[in-house]
Amino acid sequence: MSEAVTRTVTTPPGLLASLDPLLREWLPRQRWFAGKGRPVTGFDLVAATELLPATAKLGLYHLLVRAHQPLLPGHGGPELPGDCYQLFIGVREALPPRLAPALIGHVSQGPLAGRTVYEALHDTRPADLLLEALRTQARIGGLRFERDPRQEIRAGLVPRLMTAEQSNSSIVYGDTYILKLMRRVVPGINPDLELPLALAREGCPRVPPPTAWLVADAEDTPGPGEPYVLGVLQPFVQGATDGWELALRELAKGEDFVAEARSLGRATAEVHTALARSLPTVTLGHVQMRALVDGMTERLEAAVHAVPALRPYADGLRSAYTALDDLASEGRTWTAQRVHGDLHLGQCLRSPAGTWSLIDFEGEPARPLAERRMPQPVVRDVAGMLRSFDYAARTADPPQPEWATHCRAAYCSGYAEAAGRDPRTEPVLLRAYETDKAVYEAVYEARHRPDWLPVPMAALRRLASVDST
Ligand SMILES: Nc1ncnc2c1ncn2[C@@H]1O[C@H](COP(=O)(O)OP(=O)(O)O)[C@@H](O)[C@H]1O
Ligand SMILES: O=P(O)(O)O[C@H]1O[C@H](CO)[C@@H](O[C@H]2O[C@H](CO)[C@@H](O)[C@H](O)[C@H]2O)[C@H](O)[C@H]1O
Repeated sequence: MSEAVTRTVTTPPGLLASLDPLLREWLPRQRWFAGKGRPVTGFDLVAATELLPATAKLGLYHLLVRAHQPLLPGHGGPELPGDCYQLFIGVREALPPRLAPALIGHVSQGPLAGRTVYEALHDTRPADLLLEALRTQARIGGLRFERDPRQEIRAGLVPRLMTAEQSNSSIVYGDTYILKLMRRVVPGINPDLELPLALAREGCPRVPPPTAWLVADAEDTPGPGEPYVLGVLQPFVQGATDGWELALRELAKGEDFVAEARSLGRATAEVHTALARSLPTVTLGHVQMRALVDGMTERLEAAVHAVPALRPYADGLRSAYTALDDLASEGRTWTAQRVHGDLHLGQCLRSPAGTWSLIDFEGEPARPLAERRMPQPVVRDVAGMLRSFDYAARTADPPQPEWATHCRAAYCSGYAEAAGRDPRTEPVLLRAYETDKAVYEAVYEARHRPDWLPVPMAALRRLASVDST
Protein backbone atom coordinates (compact mmCIF):
# COMPACT_ATOMS: atom_id res chain seq x y z
CA MET A 1 0.00 0.00 0.00
CA SER A 2 1.44 3.41 -0.91
CA GLU A 3 1.59 6.12 1.71
CA ALA A 4 -0.96 8.87 1.80
CA VAL A 5 0.30 12.08 0.23
CA THR A 6 -0.53 15.19 2.24
CA ARG A 7 -0.26 18.56 0.52
CA THR A 8 -1.18 21.88 2.07
CA VAL A 9 -2.30 24.37 -0.53
CA THR A 10 -3.54 27.93 -0.72
CA THR A 11 -5.69 29.56 -3.36
CA PRO A 12 -5.12 33.11 -4.63
CA PRO A 13 -7.17 35.86 -2.96
CA GLY A 14 -9.93 37.17 -5.19
CA LEU A 15 -10.26 33.85 -7.06
CA LEU A 16 -14.04 33.56 -6.76
CA ALA A 17 -14.62 37.26 -7.54
CA SER A 18 -12.70 36.84 -10.79
CA LEU A 19 -14.81 33.80 -11.78
CA ASP A 20 -18.12 35.21 -10.56
CA PRO A 21 -19.50 36.74 -13.80
CA LEU A 22 -18.57 33.65 -15.83
CA LEU A 23 -20.04 31.18 -13.35
CA ARG A 24 -23.32 33.12 -13.08
CA GLU A 25 -23.86 32.53 -16.76
CA TRP A 26 -22.41 29.02 -17.05
CA LEU A 27 -23.78 27.27 -13.93
CA PRO A 28 -27.52 27.56 -14.74
CA ARG A 29 -26.89 25.96 -18.15
CA GLN A 30 -25.56 22.74 -16.64
CA ARG A 31 -27.85 19.69 -16.69
CA TRP A 32 -27.05 19.00 -13.02
CA PHE A 33 -27.88 22.53 -11.83
CA ALA A 34 -30.75 22.04 -9.38
CA GLY A 35 -32.03 25.63 -9.18
CA LYS A 36 -33.45 25.89 -12.71
CA GLY A 37 -35.78 28.81 -13.41
CA ARG A 38 -34.19 31.28 -10.99
CA PRO A 39 -31.13 33.37 -11.93
CA VAL A 40 -27.89 33.09 -10.00
CA THR A 41 -27.03 36.46 -8.48
CA GLY A 42 -23.74 35.66 -6.74
CA PHE A 43 -21.69 33.08 -4.85
CA ASP A 44 -20.17 32.34 -1.46
CA LEU A 45 -17.00 30.33 -1.34
CA VAL A 46 -17.43 27.30 0.91
CA ALA A 47 -14.01 25.79 0.15
CA ALA A 48 -11.29 26.19 -2.45
CA THR A 49 -8.37 23.87 -3.09
CA GLU A 50 -5.62 24.31 -5.63
CA LEU A 51 -5.03 20.89 -7.19
CA LEU A 52 -2.58 22.20 -9.83
CA PRO A 53 -1.08 25.71 -9.63
CA ALA A 54 -2.55 28.18 -12.11
CA THR A 55 0.94 29.47 -12.83
CA ALA A 56 1.66 26.23 -14.68
CA LYS A 57 0.49 25.50 -18.25
CA LEU A 58 -2.56 23.83 -16.77
CA GLY A 59 -4.09 24.94 -13.47
CA LEU A 60 -6.84 23.17 -11.55
CA TYR A 61 -9.06 24.39 -8.73
CA HIS A 62 -11.55 22.40 -6.72
CA LEU A 63 -14.31 24.69 -5.52
CA LEU A 64 -17.37 24.31 -3.33
CA VAL A 65 -19.55 27.34 -3.98
CA ARG A 66 -22.92 28.32 -2.64
CA ALA A 67 -25.09 29.90 -5.35
CA HIS A 68 -27.35 32.81 -4.38
CA GLN A 69 -30.76 32.70 -6.05
CA PRO A 70 -33.63 35.12 -5.46
CA LEU A 71 -36.79 33.48 -4.19
CA LEU A 72 -39.07 35.01 -6.79
CA PRO A 73 -37.97 35.18 -10.40
CA GLY A 74 -37.84 38.70 -11.72
CA HIS A 75 -38.59 40.24 -8.34
CA GLY A 76 -35.16 40.31 -6.75
CA GLY A 77 -35.92 40.31 -3.06
CA PRO A 78 -34.93 37.85 -0.36
CA GLU A 79 -32.37 35.17 -1.11
CA LEU A 80 -32.09 31.88 0.69
CA PRO A 81 -28.63 30.54 1.51
CA GLY A 82 -28.46 28.69 -1.79
CA ASP A 83 -27.41 25.23 -2.89
CA CYS A 84 -23.75 24.25 -2.66
CA TYR A 85 -22.10 22.91 -5.83
CA GLN A 86 -18.86 21.06 -6.46
CA LEU A 87 -16.85 22.53 -9.36
CA PHE A 88 -13.61 21.49 -11.03
CA ILE A 89 -12.19 24.58 -12.71
CA GLY A 90 -9.38 24.12 -15.23
CA VAL A 91 -7.17 27.09 -16.16
CA ARG A 92 -5.24 27.37 -19.44
CA GLU A 93 -3.83 30.10 -21.70
CA ALA A 94 -6.12 28.87 -24.47
CA LEU A 95 -8.27 25.77 -24.98
CA PRO A 96 -7.31 23.14 -27.55
CA PRO A 97 -10.24 22.44 -29.95
CA ARG A 98 -11.05 19.10 -28.24
CA LEU A 99 -11.90 21.04 -25.05
CA ALA A 100 -14.08 23.68 -26.75
CA PRO A 101 -17.35 22.19 -25.34
CA ALA A 102 -15.88 22.53 -21.84
CA LEU A 103 -15.37 26.31 -22.06
CA ILE A 104 -16.61 28.38 -19.12
CA GLY A 105 -15.11 31.67 -20.35
CA HIS A 106 -12.20 34.09 -20.51
CA VAL A 107 -11.30 35.78 -17.23
CA SER A 108 -10.99 39.55 -17.43
CA GLN A 109 -9.99 40.49 -13.88
CA GLY A 110 -8.29 39.26 -10.71
CA PRO A 111 -5.62 36.62 -10.24
CA LEU A 112 -6.58 34.67 -13.37
CA ALA A 113 -6.98 37.70 -15.67
CA GLY A 114 -6.23 36.84 -19.29
CA ARG A 115 -6.62 33.07 -18.76
CA THR A 116 -9.31 30.71 -20.03
CA VAL A 117 -11.29 28.66 -17.52
CA TYR A 118 -13.16 25.45 -18.34
CA GLU A 119 -14.94 22.42 -16.89
CA ALA A 120 -11.87 20.36 -16.05
CA LEU A 121 -13.55 16.94 -15.91
CA HIS A 122 -13.45 16.87 -19.73
CA ASP A 123 -9.66 16.99 -19.60
CA THR A 124 -7.37 13.97 -19.22
CA ARG A 125 -4.80 15.37 -16.79
CA PRO A 126 -7.31 16.54 -14.12
CA ALA A 127 -9.22 13.25 -14.44
CA ASP A 128 -5.92 11.33 -14.06
CA LEU A 129 -5.09 13.41 -11.02
CA LEU A 130 -8.34 12.44 -9.28
CA LEU A 131 -7.80 8.70 -9.80
CA GLU A 132 -4.19 8.97 -8.71
CA ALA A 133 -5.21 10.87 -5.56
CA LEU A 134 -7.74 8.14 -4.71
CA ARG A 135 -5.18 5.43 -5.46
CA THR A 136 -2.60 7.01 -3.15
CA GLN A 137 -5.12 8.16 -0.52
CA ALA A 138 -3.94 11.73 -0.87
CA ARG A 139 -4.91 14.65 1.32
CA ILE A 140 -4.83 17.91 -0.55
CA GLY A 141 -5.88 20.97 1.42
CA GLY A 142 -9.27 20.10 2.93
CA LEU A 143 -9.88 17.22 0.50
CA ARG A 144 -9.48 13.67 1.71
CA PHE A 145 -9.17 10.92 -0.90
CA GLU A 146 -9.93 7.64 0.86
CA ARG A 147 -10.17 4.07 -0.26
CA ASP A 148 -11.09 0.63 0.96
CA PRO A 149 -7.65 -0.55 2.19
CA ARG A 150 -8.40 -4.06 0.87
CA GLN A 151 -8.78 -2.82 -2.68
CA GLU A 152 -5.80 -1.70 -4.74
CA ILE A 153 -6.53 0.65 -7.64
CA ARG A 154 -4.70 0.18 -10.93
CA ALA A 155 -2.70 3.23 -12.04
CA GLY A 156 -2.83 4.83 -15.45
CA LEU A 157 -6.35 3.87 -16.58
CA VAL A 158 -7.62 6.07 -19.44
CA PRO A 159 -10.45 8.42 -18.34
CA ARG A 160 -13.57 9.45 -20.25
CA LEU A 161 -16.30 11.74 -18.98
CA MET A 162 -19.76 10.20 -19.38
CA THR A 163 -22.11 12.21 -21.56
CA ALA A 164 -25.37 10.74 -20.15
CA GLU A 165 -28.06 13.12 -18.88
CA GLN A 166 -27.23 12.91 -15.19
CA SER A 167 -27.89 14.66 -11.90
CA ASN A 168 -24.15 14.34 -11.18
CA SER A 169 -21.01 13.81 -13.32
CA SER A 170 -19.23 10.50 -13.84
CA ILE A 171 -15.80 9.60 -15.23
CA VAL A 172 -15.19 6.06 -16.47
CA TYR A 173 -11.58 4.87 -16.11
CA GLY A 174 -10.53 2.23 -18.65
CA ASP A 175 -13.92 0.48 -18.36
CA THR A 176 -12.67 -0.68 -14.94
CA TYR A 177 -14.01 1.97 -12.56
CA ILE A 178 -16.60 4.70 -12.59
CA LEU A 179 -16.11 7.80 -10.44
CA LYS A 180 -19.32 9.66 -9.65
CA LEU A 181 -18.69 13.24 -8.61
CA MET A 182 -21.64 14.76 -6.77
CA ARG A 183 -22.68 18.18 -7.99
CA ARG A 184 -25.18 19.60 -5.51
CA VAL A 185 -23.70 18.66 -2.15
CA VAL A 186 -24.82 18.86 1.45
CA PRO A 187 -22.77 18.05 4.54
CA GLY A 188 -23.57 14.72 6.15
CA ILE A 189 -23.54 11.03 5.39
CA ASN A 190 -24.49 10.48 1.76
CA PRO A 191 -26.66 7.38 1.26
CA ASP A 192 -24.99 6.85 -2.14
CA LEU A 193 -21.84 5.89 -0.21
CA GLU A 194 -23.43 4.72 3.04
CA LEU A 195 -25.75 2.08 1.57
CA PRO A 196 -23.34 0.49 -0.94
CA LEU A 197 -20.74 0.26 1.88
CA ALA A 198 -23.33 -1.38 4.14
CA LEU A 199 -24.25 -3.81 1.35
CA ALA A 200 -20.59 -4.58 0.70
CA ARG A 201 -20.16 -5.40 4.41
CA GLU A 202 -22.97 -7.93 4.01
CA GLY A 203 -21.33 -9.39 0.91
CA CYS A 204 -24.38 -8.48 -1.22
CA PRO A 205 -23.27 -8.84 -4.86
CA ARG A 206 -26.20 -6.81 -6.26
CA VAL A 207 -24.51 -3.42 -5.81
CA PRO A 208 -21.02 -2.44 -7.05
CA PRO A 209 -18.98 -2.04 -3.83
CA PRO A 210 -17.35 1.38 -3.29
CA THR A 211 -13.61 1.17 -3.94
CA ALA A 212 -12.69 4.72 -2.90
CA TRP A 213 -14.34 8.03 -2.09
CA LEU A 214 -13.63 11.73 -1.81
CA VAL A 215 -14.73 13.83 1.17
CA ALA A 216 -14.16 17.37 2.45
CA ASP A 217 -14.57 18.65 5.97
CA ALA A 218 -17.32 21.21 6.12
CA GLU A 219 -16.29 24.53 7.53
CA ASP A 220 -19.62 26.24 6.95
CA THR A 221 -21.66 24.12 9.37
CA PRO A 222 -21.59 24.14 13.16
CA GLY A 223 -20.01 21.16 14.89
CA PRO A 224 -17.59 18.51 13.66
CA GLY A 225 -18.31 15.15 12.05
CA GLU A 226 -20.38 16.25 9.09
CA PRO A 227 -18.07 16.09 6.06
CA TYR A 228 -19.28 16.56 2.50
CA VAL A 229 -19.20 13.33 0.46
CA LEU A 230 -18.03 14.57 -2.93
CA GLY A 231 -17.39 11.45 -4.98
CA VAL A 232 -17.52 7.66 -5.03
CA LEU A 233 -15.38 5.29 -7.15
CA GLN A 234 -16.84 1.85 -7.84
CA PRO A 235 -16.25 -1.01 -10.28
CA PHE A 236 -17.68 -0.32 -13.74
CA VAL A 237 -20.14 -2.98 -14.94
CA GLN A 238 -18.78 -3.55 -18.44
CA GLY A 239 -21.21 -3.81 -21.33
CA ALA A 240 -24.20 -3.19 -19.04
CA THR A 241 -27.61 -2.09 -20.32
CA ASP A 242 -29.96 -0.26 -18.03
CA GLY A 243 -33.43 -1.65 -17.34
CA TRP A 244 -35.24 1.22 -19.02
CA GLU A 245 -33.33 0.82 -22.28
CA LEU A 246 -33.79 -2.94 -22.20
CA ALA A 247 -37.52 -2.72 -21.44
CA LEU A 248 -38.10 -0.31 -24.35
CA ARG A 249 -36.08 -2.55 -26.65
CA GLU A 250 -38.18 -5.60 -25.74
CA LEU A 251 -41.40 -3.62 -26.09
CA ALA A 252 -40.35 -2.46 -29.56
CA LYS A 253 -39.72 -6.09 -30.55
CA GLY A 254 -43.10 -7.12 -29.15
CA GLU A 255 -41.31 -9.29 -26.56
CA ASP A 256 -42.46 -9.64 -22.97
CA PHE A 257 -40.15 -8.79 -20.06
CA VAL A 258 -41.55 -11.21 -17.53
CA ALA A 259 -38.38 -13.19 -16.82
CA GLU A 260 -36.35 -9.99 -16.41
CA ALA A 261 -39.03 -8.43 -14.19
CA ARG A 262 -38.96 -11.52 -11.97
CA SER A 263 -35.13 -11.31 -11.71
CA LEU A 264 -35.42 -7.63 -10.88
CA GLY A 265 -37.88 -8.49 -8.10
CA ARG A 266 -35.42 -11.01 -6.70
CA ALA A 267 -32.54 -8.52 -6.94
CA THR A 268 -34.55 -5.86 -5.11
CA ALA A 269 -35.49 -8.31 -2.36
CA GLU A 270 -31.87 -9.41 -1.92
CA VAL A 271 -30.79 -5.80 -1.53
CA HIS A 272 -33.56 -5.14 0.99
CA THR A 273 -32.70 -8.25 3.00
CA ALA A 274 -29.02 -7.26 3.15
CA LEU A 275 -29.87 -3.68 4.13
CA ALA A 276 -32.13 -4.92 6.92
CA ARG A 277 -29.28 -7.09 8.24
CA SER A 278 -26.72 -4.32 8.00
CA LEU A 279 -28.60 -1.27 9.26
CA PRO A 280 -31.27 -0.71 11.95
CA THR A 281 -34.92 -1.50 11.34
CA VAL A 282 -37.77 0.15 13.24
CA THR A 283 -41.47 -0.44 13.80
CA LEU A 284 -43.89 2.18 12.51
CA GLY A 285 -46.99 2.60 14.63
CA HIS A 286 -49.85 5.03 14.26
CA VAL A 287 -47.83 8.15 15.17
CA GLN A 288 -45.09 7.43 12.63
CA MET A 289 -47.60 6.37 10.00
CA ARG A 290 -49.59 9.56 10.56
CA ALA A 291 -46.41 11.58 9.89
CA LEU A 292 -45.83 9.57 6.72
CA VAL A 293 -49.42 10.06 5.56
CA ASP A 294 -49.21 13.79 6.37
CA GLY A 295 -46.11 14.07 4.17
CA MET A 296 -47.88 12.31 1.30
CA THR A 297 -50.94 14.55 1.71
CA GLU A 298 -48.83 17.72 1.76
CA ARG A 299 -47.06 16.64 -1.43
CA LEU A 300 -50.44 15.99 -3.06
CA GLU A 301 -51.77 19.43 -2.08
CA ALA A 302 -48.65 21.12 -3.44
CA ALA A 303 -48.89 19.05 -6.63
CA VAL A 304 -52.55 19.97 -7.20
CA HIS A 305 -51.50 23.59 -6.93
CA ALA A 306 -48.62 23.14 -9.41
CA VAL A 307 -50.45 20.83 -11.86
CA PRO A 308 -54.14 21.87 -12.11
CA ALA A 309 -54.91 18.75 -14.22
CA LEU A 310 -54.72 16.81 -10.95
CA ARG A 311 -57.67 18.63 -9.39
CA PRO A 312 -60.47 16.27 -10.53
CA TYR A 313 -58.65 13.31 -8.96
CA ALA A 314 -57.57 14.92 -5.69
CA ASP A 315 -60.35 13.44 -3.52
CA GLY A 316 -59.84 9.94 -4.89
CA LEU A 317 -56.10 10.21 -4.36
CA ARG A 318 -56.50 11.49 -0.81
CA SER A 319 -58.55 8.38 -0.08
CA ALA A 320 -55.43 6.27 -0.76
CA TYR A 321 -53.77 8.04 2.16
CA THR A 322 -56.75 8.05 4.54
CA ALA A 323 -57.16 4.30 3.96
CA LEU A 324 -53.58 3.83 5.17
CA ASP A 325 -54.16 6.10 8.16
CA ASP A 326 -57.30 4.12 9.01
CA LEU A 327 -55.32 0.86 9.03
CA ALA A 328 -52.71 2.40 11.30
CA SER A 329 -55.35 3.71 13.68
CA GLU A 330 -56.72 0.16 13.97
CA GLY A 331 -53.37 -0.83 15.47
CA ARG A 332 -51.56 -2.20 12.40
CA THR A 333 -47.79 -1.73 12.50
CA TRP A 334 -45.17 -1.93 9.76
CA THR A 335 -41.46 -2.67 9.71
CA ALA A 336 -39.31 0.05 8.21
CA GLN A 337 -35.69 -0.17 7.11
CA ARG A 338 -33.25 1.65 4.86
CA VAL A 339 -34.33 1.41 1.22
CA HIS A 340 -33.07 2.63 -2.16
CA GLY A 341 -35.53 5.51 -2.16
CA ASP A 342 -35.62 6.32 -5.89
CA LEU A 343 -35.85 2.93 -7.56
CA HIS A 344 -36.86 2.76 -11.20
CA LEU A 345 -35.80 0.81 -14.29
CA GLY A 346 -33.06 3.35 -15.08
CA GLN A 347 -31.35 2.52 -11.78
CA CYS A 348 -30.97 -1.17 -12.66
CA LEU A 349 -28.02 -2.40 -14.72
CA ARG A 350 -28.02 -5.77 -16.47
CA SER A 351 -24.58 -7.26 -17.18
CA PRO A 352 -24.06 -9.15 -20.47
CA ALA A 353 -24.23 -12.35 -18.36
CA GLY A 354 -27.76 -11.38 -17.29
CA THR A 355 -27.08 -10.33 -13.68
CA TRP A 356 -28.92 -7.30 -12.36
CA SER A 357 -27.21 -4.65 -10.18
CA LEU A 358 -28.83 -1.65 -8.53
CA ILE A 359 -27.12 1.75 -8.55
CA ASP A 360 -27.62 5.34 -7.38
CA PHE A 361 -28.68 5.08 -3.73
CA GLU A 362 -28.87 8.85 -3.28
CA GLY A 363 -32.67 8.80 -2.90
CA GLU A 364 -34.83 11.51 -4.48
CA PRO A 365 -32.25 14.31 -4.70
CA ALA A 366 -34.79 17.09 -4.02
CA ARG A 367 -35.68 15.69 -0.57
CA PRO A 368 -33.67 16.73 2.53
CA LEU A 369 -30.86 14.37 3.51
CA ALA A 370 -32.40 13.49 6.90
CA GLU A 371 -35.61 12.41 5.17
CA ARG A 372 -33.73 10.36 2.56
CA ARG A 373 -31.91 8.48 5.33
CA MET A 374 -35.02 7.56 7.29
CA PRO A 375 -36.09 3.90 7.50
CA GLN A 376 -39.15 3.23 5.36
CA PRO A 377 -41.33 0.25 4.41
CA VAL A 378 -39.72 -1.71 1.54
CA VAL A 379 -42.95 -1.26 -0.40
CA ARG A 380 -41.71 2.24 -1.23
CA ASP A 381 -39.08 0.80 -3.62
CA VAL A 382 -41.49 -1.81 -4.95
CA ALA A 383 -43.95 0.95 -5.83
CA GLY A 384 -41.18 2.84 -7.69
CA MET A 385 -40.49 -0.19 -9.87
CA LEU A 386 -44.17 -0.90 -10.49
CA ARG A 387 -44.55 2.68 -11.70
CA SER A 388 -41.57 2.19 -13.99
CA PHE A 389 -43.11 -0.83 -15.76
CA ASP A 390 -46.22 1.27 -16.29
CA TYR A 391 -44.08 4.09 -17.72
CA ALA A 392 -42.32 1.79 -20.17
CA ALA A 393 -45.58 0.25 -21.38
CA ARG A 394 -47.26 3.62 -21.84
CA THR A 395 -44.39 5.24 -23.70
CA ALA A 396 -44.42 2.37 -26.20
CA ASP A 397 -46.12 3.06 -29.49
CA PRO A 398 -48.87 1.86 -29.29
CA PRO A 399 -49.10 1.71 -25.45
CA GLN A 400 -49.16 -1.85 -24.10
CA PRO A 401 -50.83 -1.86 -20.67
CA GLU A 402 -51.00 -5.69 -20.62
CA TRP A 403 -47.21 -5.79 -20.86
CA ALA A 404 -46.99 -3.71 -17.67
CA THR A 405 -49.56 -5.86 -15.86
CA HIS A 406 -47.50 -8.99 -16.54
CA CYS A 407 -44.23 -7.31 -15.52
CA ARG A 408 -45.72 -5.93 -12.33
CA ALA A 409 -47.01 -9.37 -11.32
CA ALA A 410 -43.71 -11.08 -12.21
CA TYR A 411 -41.70 -8.47 -10.30
CA CYS A 412 -43.79 -9.02 -7.15
CA SER A 413 -43.52 -12.81 -7.52
CA GLY A 414 -39.72 -12.57 -7.88
CA TYR A 415 -39.62 -10.32 -4.84
CA ALA A 416 -41.73 -12.77 -2.84
CA GLU A 417 -39.50 -15.73 -3.84
CA ALA A 418 -36.39 -14.02 -2.46
CA ALA A 419 -37.86 -12.09 0.48
CA GLY A 420 -40.42 -14.60 1.70
CA ARG A 421 -43.18 -11.96 1.62
CA ASP A 422 -45.21 -10.74 -1.30
CA PRO A 423 -45.66 -6.96 -1.57
CA ARG A 424 -49.17 -7.58 -2.96
CA THR A 425 -50.25 -8.67 0.53
CA GLU A 426 -50.01 -4.95 1.43
CA PRO A 427 -52.44 -3.43 -1.11
CA VAL A 428 -53.27 -0.34 0.95
CA LEU A 429 -49.63 0.55 1.59
CA LEU A 430 -48.73 -0.20 -2.02
CA ARG A 431 -51.51 2.00 -3.36
CA ALA A 432 -50.48 4.87 -1.07
CA TYR A 433 -46.84 4.66 -2.19
CA GLU A 434 -47.72 4.28 -5.87
CA THR A 435 -49.97 7.30 -5.56
CA ASP A 436 -47.24 9.34 -3.86
CA LYS A 437 -44.78 8.39 -6.62
CA ALA A 438 -47.21 9.12 -9.46
CA VAL A 439 -48.04 12.50 -7.87
CA TYR A 440 -44.30 13.28 -7.77
CA GLU A 441 -44.02 12.17 -11.41
CA ALA A 442 -46.87 14.44 -12.48
CA VAL A 443 -45.00 17.43 -11.04
CA TYR A 444 -41.70 16.22 -12.54
CA GLU A 445 -43.20 15.74 -16.00
CA ALA A 446 -45.16 19.02 -15.94
CA ARG A 447 -41.88 20.79 -15.17
CA HIS A 448 -39.38 18.88 -17.30
CA ARG A 449 -41.20 16.87 -19.99
CA PRO A 450 -44.78 18.15 -20.46
CA ASP A 451 -45.33 15.68 -23.34
CA TRP A 452 -44.96 12.86 -20.81
CA LEU A 453 -47.53 14.20 -18.34
CA PRO A 454 -50.25 11.81 -19.66
CA VAL A 455 -48.15 8.85 -18.41
CA PRO A 456 -48.49 9.53 -14.66
CA MET A 457 -51.96 11.06 -15.23
CA ALA A 458 -53.26 7.73 -16.56
CA ALA A 459 -51.98 5.99 -13.45
CA LEU A 460 -53.43 8.65 -11.16
CA ARG A 461 -56.85 8.21 -12.76
CA ARG A 462 -56.64 4.50 -11.97
CA LEU A 463 -55.30 5.03 -8.43
CA ALA A 464 -57.98 7.65 -7.66
CA SER A 465 -60.76 5.26 -8.54
CA VAL A 466 -59.62 2.24 -6.49
CA ASP A 467 -62.31 1.38 -4.00
CA SER A 468 -60.58 1.45 -0.63
CA THR A 469 -63.63 0.68 1.50
N1 LIG B 1 -21.12 0.72 -11.68
C1 LIG B 1 -21.55 1.12 -12.89
N2 LIG B 1 -21.21 0.41 -14.00
C2 LIG B 1 -21.61 0.81 -15.24
N3 LIG B 1 -22.32 1.93 -15.46
C3 LIG B 1 -22.68 2.67 -14.40
C4 LIG B 1 -22.32 2.31 -13.06
N4 LIG B 1 -22.82 3.23 -12.21
C5 LIG B 1 -23.45 4.13 -12.98
N5 LIG B 1 -23.38 3.79 -14.29
C6 LIG B 1 -23.93 4.55 -15.42
O1 LIG B 1 -23.90 5.92 -15.09
C7 LIG B 1 -25.21 6.49 -15.15
C8 LIG B 1 -25.38 7.52 -14.06
O2 LIG B 1 -25.20 6.93 -12.79
P1 LIG B 1 -26.06 7.39 -11.55
O3 LIG B 1 -25.48 6.78 -10.32
O4 LIG B 1 -27.52 7.11 -11.80
O5 LIG B 1 -25.77 8.96 -11.54
P2 LIG B 1 -26.71 10.23 -11.33
O6 LIG B 1 -26.98 10.31 -9.87
O7 LIG B 1 -25.85 11.34 -11.84
O8 LIG B 1 -27.98 10.04 -12.15
C9 LIG B 1 -26.16 5.30 -15.04
O9 LIG B 1 -27.38 5.51 -15.67
C10 LIG B 1 -25.37 4.19 -15.70
O10 LIG B 1 -25.57 4.24 -17.10
O1 LIG C 1 -32.70 11.48 -12.74
P1 LIG C 1 -33.27 10.63 -11.63
O2 LIG C 1 -32.88 9.18 -11.69
O3 LIG C 1 -32.99 11.21 -10.26
O4 LIG C 1 -34.91 10.62 -11.78
C1 LIG C 1 -35.69 11.67 -12.35
O5 LIG C 1 -35.80 11.48 -13.75
C2 LIG C 1 -36.44 10.23 -14.15
C3 LIG C 1 -36.51 10.25 -15.67
O6 LIG C 1 -35.25 10.20 -16.21
C4 LIG C 1 -37.85 10.14 -13.57
O7 LIG C 1 -38.33 8.82 -13.81
C5 LIG C 1 -39.59 8.68 -14.44
O8 LIG C 1 -39.36 8.41 -15.81
C6 LIG C 1 -38.65 7.17 -16.05
C7 LIG C 1 -38.56 7.01 -17.55
O9 LIG C 1 -37.81 8.06 -18.13
C8 LIG C 1 -39.41 5.99 -15.44
O10 LIG C 1 -38.66 4.79 -15.60
C9 LIG C 1 -39.62 6.23 -13.94
O11 LIG C 1 -40.39 5.18 -13.40
C10 LIG C 1 -40.35 7.55 -13.76
O12 LIG C 1 -40.48 7.84 -12.36
C11 LIG C 1 -37.80 10.29 -12.06
O13 LIG C 1 -39.14 10.28 -11.57
C12 LIG C 1 -37.09 11.62 -11.72
O14 LIG C 1 -36.94 11.73 -10.32
